[in-house]
Amino acid sequence: MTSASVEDGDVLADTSSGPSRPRPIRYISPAALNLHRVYEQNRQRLRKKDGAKVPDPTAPQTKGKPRLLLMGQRRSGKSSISSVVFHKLPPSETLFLESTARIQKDSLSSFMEFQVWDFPGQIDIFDNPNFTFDMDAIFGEIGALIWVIDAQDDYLEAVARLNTTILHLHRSYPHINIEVFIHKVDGLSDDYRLDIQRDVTIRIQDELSDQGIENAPVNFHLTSIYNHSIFEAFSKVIQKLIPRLGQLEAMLTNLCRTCRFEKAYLFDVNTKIYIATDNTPEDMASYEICSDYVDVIIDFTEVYGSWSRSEKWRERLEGEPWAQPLDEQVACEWAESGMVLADARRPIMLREVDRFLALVAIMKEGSYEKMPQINMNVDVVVKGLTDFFEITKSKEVSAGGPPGLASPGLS
Ligand SMILES: Nc1nc2c(ncn2[C@@H]2O[C@H](COP(=O)(O)OP(=O)(O)OP(=O)(O)O)[C@@H](O)[C@H]2O)c(=O)[nH]1
Repeated sequence: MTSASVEDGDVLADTSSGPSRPRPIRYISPAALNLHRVYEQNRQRLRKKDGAKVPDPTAPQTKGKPRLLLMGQRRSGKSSISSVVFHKLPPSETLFLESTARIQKDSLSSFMEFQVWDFPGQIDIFDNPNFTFDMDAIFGEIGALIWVIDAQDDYLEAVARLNTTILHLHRSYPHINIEVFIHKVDGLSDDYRLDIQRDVTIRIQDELSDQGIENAPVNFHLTSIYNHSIFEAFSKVIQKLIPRLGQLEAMLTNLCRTCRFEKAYLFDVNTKIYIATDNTPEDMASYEICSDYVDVIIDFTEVYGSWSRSEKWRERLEGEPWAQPLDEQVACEWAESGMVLADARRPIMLREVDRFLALVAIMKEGSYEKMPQINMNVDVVVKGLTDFFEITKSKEVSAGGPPGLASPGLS
């Protein structure tokens, strides 16, 4: 490439001889260049360390998108989870869902593209005399296996089936993350929930260590569709699919430090899953309030954001100082909102990053006076987040091909 980079205000200029033709000028900030370098170094290091065993997170997955499998006993709540999280079905309406008869495949297009496969509870794919399943087609490109256990029912059979599944998978697909949702914990006391979690964990770990398997990648979550716990659990599952999550977290941690935020989340606005947060301890109450705030903004947008405007009105909105078509302004960097929590006087701010992602933060008391500085810092982080996703996007995505595993490309 015949180009050179220059410090700040840096331009990649054409230095070749010959008749000068106008060429597009690309501005690359030192921070973006640095991020690019770190990203490449990490990738090379991983490749050297684990050879062919570790999938290259940027490698295009030619066959499809990362997949979340929902498995478990009949009526354990798999379809309800998928409908509430990904289709915004009100939890009370899941009472009317019919039993799933065949594998339900859902393709979801969000900040990253992935699939959710809902398996019928009555089918045991490892012990089914009527069918033989193509295991590679099911588990080959899997992002995570989510095993749902009904905590309000007798769970011994569910745990036994889960053990058999882990043992089968461990042989051929040892890297699969197994996420156990101990589900329907609403209505159970806190102590009883923890007792169940302890009991299930011990039963699984004992069985696995009897079979000589130590440190299998199995994680446990207490969930219910009637509160935020199901979104919190899905957030943890999805975060494992994001390459260089640590860098996203570091950006949010720095933002919290410089702006004195209490907590910051990067939300996928459609699902209310948070894909990253800063490194302060987890706090369910903060997540709930930020997630409700995202809901309010979406409701507002649905009510006020889509009315038809007269030509004159549209021209005014598209004119100076924005000078942009209205459609492109929806996720523009000036779109922001703020709200003050009446009880603690702590403002919440929301800033759109792109049409799928929003940065939501809870500020400290008295932060309103410092809004100009805070806005400047937020601008920089939003720019950094946009660069992050642009750089970690797989080459195929940029070329219009299918996105690879853990390649959260934005469109
Ligand atoms: N109390 C409570 N009930 C739930 C919860 N999640 C799901 N349910 C109920 O559990 C019942 C079964 O839910 P489904 O989603 O149909 O279960 P499934 O696992 O898809 O069942 P199959 O399709 O037969 O495999 C429904 O009546 C839901 O309302 C929850 O978190 N708490």
